[in-house]
Amino acid sequence: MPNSSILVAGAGGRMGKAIVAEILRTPGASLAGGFERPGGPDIGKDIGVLAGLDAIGLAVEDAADNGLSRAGVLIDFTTPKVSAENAKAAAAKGVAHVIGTTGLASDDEATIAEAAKSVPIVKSGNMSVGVNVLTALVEQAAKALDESFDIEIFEAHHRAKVDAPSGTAQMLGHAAARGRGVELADRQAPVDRSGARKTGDIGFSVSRGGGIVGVHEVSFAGMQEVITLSHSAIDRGLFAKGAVAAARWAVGKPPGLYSMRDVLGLG
Ligand SMILES: NC(=O)C1=CN([C@@H]2O[C@H](COP(=O)(O)OP(=O)(O)OC[C@H]3O[C@@H](n4cnc5c(N)ncnc54)[C@H](OP(=O)(O)O)[C@@H]3O)[C@@H](O)[C@H]2O)C=CC1
Ligand SMILES: O=C(O)C1=N[C@H](C(=O)O)C[C@H](O)C1
Repeated sequence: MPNSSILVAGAGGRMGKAIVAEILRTPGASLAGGFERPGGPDIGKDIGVLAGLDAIGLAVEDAADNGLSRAGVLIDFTTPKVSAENAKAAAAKGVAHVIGTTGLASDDEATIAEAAKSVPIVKSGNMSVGVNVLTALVEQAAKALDESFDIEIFEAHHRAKVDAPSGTAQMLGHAAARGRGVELADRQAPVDRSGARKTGDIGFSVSRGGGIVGVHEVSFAGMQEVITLSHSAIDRGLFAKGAVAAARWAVGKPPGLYSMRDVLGLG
């Protein structure tokens, strides 16, 4: 039987703590450990206590000594460069990888795609069931509505989020573009929105503030009616649940780059 024990990168981060808690409360899931940035303030702390639960006798390790040799799968919500490095390290050890990190540059994506030739990697800008269903609905709506409906994507997140537009907003933008049979890169409205709107552009707007977990809205604005599809995340435990489900799904799968739609069976 393949090793299904889960290692958590960035175990002291907002998502890392939620993922550890989700693993500890999921029957049948097993935690191999967690690691943090070299010299990070949480190294040596009990990983269960850090996640707000009881002590489990496992300390957060330094990324340099990351516990990959004990693990069957790595869950990684860190930073783009760290996730790309982790993809190489996990592939070298034959460890499956779940990547939730957003804001990946094209060289990070290429590194991850290369690693996915050796191990299964599940990568998604949003691990929730709701957003993955929303993505399919957006594609369907974009297919049904012609270019007289302007597509606008709005996202709001907490004050600490560093990347923009969010990974989810970009997933939704790609879904809308697919529905229209175009490439997002060719139709994304410029950041400077002055002047009249260009027909067929897909626009993005971003808000950051307080503790907002994640709000996404896609509007199809016509001259006589507006359709808005939206999703609000209430608790980041939602993403942790999806990440742990993806990790358990990935163990034993053939090498390849998978998405949450594969995990959720959404086709
Ligand atoms: N796909 C999805 O469903 C979701 C994706 N995300 C994405 O996940 C990522 C993380 O988000 P969030 O948890 O809020 O961010 P945090 O900054 O809270 O967490 C990231 C953690 O990674 C740590 N880290 C940095 N370098 C390393 C390293 N070399 N090895 C191990 N750990 C390291 C950071 O440590 P330090 O702070 O000390 O640098 C920090 O603890 C973001 O890209 C976010 O957009 C978030 C939610 C859902
Ligand atoms: O940074 C976050 O918090 C989130 N990031 C993801 C994104 O960029 O879309 C997913 C979620 O909305 C929360």
